[in-house]
Amino acid sequence: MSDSAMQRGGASAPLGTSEDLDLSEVRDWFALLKPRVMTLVVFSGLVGLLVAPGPIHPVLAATAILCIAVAAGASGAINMWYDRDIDAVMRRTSNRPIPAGRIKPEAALSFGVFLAVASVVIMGLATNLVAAAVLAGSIGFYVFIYTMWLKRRTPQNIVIGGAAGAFPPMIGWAAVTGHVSIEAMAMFAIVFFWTPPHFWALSLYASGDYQRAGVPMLPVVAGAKETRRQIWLYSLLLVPVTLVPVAIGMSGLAYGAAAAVLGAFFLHYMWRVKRDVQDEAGRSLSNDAPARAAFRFSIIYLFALLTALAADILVFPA
Ligand code: HEM
Ligand SMILES: CC(C)=CCC/C(C)=C/CC/C(C)=C/COP(=O)(O)OP(=O)(O)O
Repeated sequence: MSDSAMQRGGASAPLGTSEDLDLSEVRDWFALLKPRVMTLVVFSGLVGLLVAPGPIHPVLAATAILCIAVAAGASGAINMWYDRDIDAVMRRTSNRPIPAGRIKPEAALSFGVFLAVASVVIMGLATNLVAAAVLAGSIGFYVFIYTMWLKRRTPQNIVIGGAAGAFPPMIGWAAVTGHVSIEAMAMFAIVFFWTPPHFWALSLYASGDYQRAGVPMLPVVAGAKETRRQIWLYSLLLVPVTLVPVAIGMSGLAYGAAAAVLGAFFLHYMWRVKRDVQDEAGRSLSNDAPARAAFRFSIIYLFALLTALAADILVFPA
């Protein structure tokens, strides 16, 4: 029996078939890629690719999307290797394959580095050097700038490091066009301003975890009240930024209307976070119900907004 199977099953557990063991090992390697977060990353890359002007062979398009997925997963694996100490003390992450002892740290690192290099090389061969360079840059941003440099040092980690997750639509765009234009930057800006409300909503109700792990997330360092204020400020910035595609003639009024309606909902959810019943220290008296709802909505919001953008551009081409 492998180490990992021993960890899971223990000596008294009934022996499974070898396929059972293999499957759970595969599941652990897959978990290193942070697949749930990857869904929206891949979707945003797909939207960037779909709205870009110009032809791309469907096989090359699929390869480019796969490279974005693999790169995001690879940087997630390297992040889990580096953060294994803090992941072990946070409730949300303590059962991840490395802190739970099911995958050795060095194996996870090699896996991540191999996939990262492969994704950039294949992106370069399948599309162009610009797309490959931005892909490499986003891996570097997530691994070096966010994970290794900022995450444990400053509550601005999310604002600056969050840029890593804003690159995929730009990469999709560059895969088709071979360059980075204002339209690509508009999509980057949307995800960039969306990230702080997305993450800080979660950090409000996960702040105990971050405190235990000594990670200086905003609620830990500046308190819940200040976090709510910053969530609201970034939300106010986000909504006009989502209208930039209309202002620059990238998309039409159908998208503009959808962005306005979705923006109104986004502000509604974030306003409820700001107005949550709190004690003097700003701690929620409602078990952070508004923050939980706002975090969930943030994900639906970005999926819907990007869908509206792609639909508008594809249905009503310029
Ligand atoms: C610095 C930036 C970001 C941070 C720190 C962050 C952090 C987090 C955390 C801690 C979770 C909870 C995951 C879990 O329960 O294990 C989460 C969920 C999620 N994030 Fe982010 N995020 C960031 C940016 C992004 C970006 C750019 C995207 C995509 C465009 C994204 C998409 C998602 C999705 C789809 C989920 C839900 C996953 C699920 O269903 O559990 N995040 N994020
Ligand atoms: C193409 C490419 C390379 C894309 C970048 C991938 C990506 C989704 C970046 C966003 C950053 C992110 C999910 C941080 C999670 O924070 P954390 O790592 O602190 O979360 P954790 O506490 O769950 O580990």
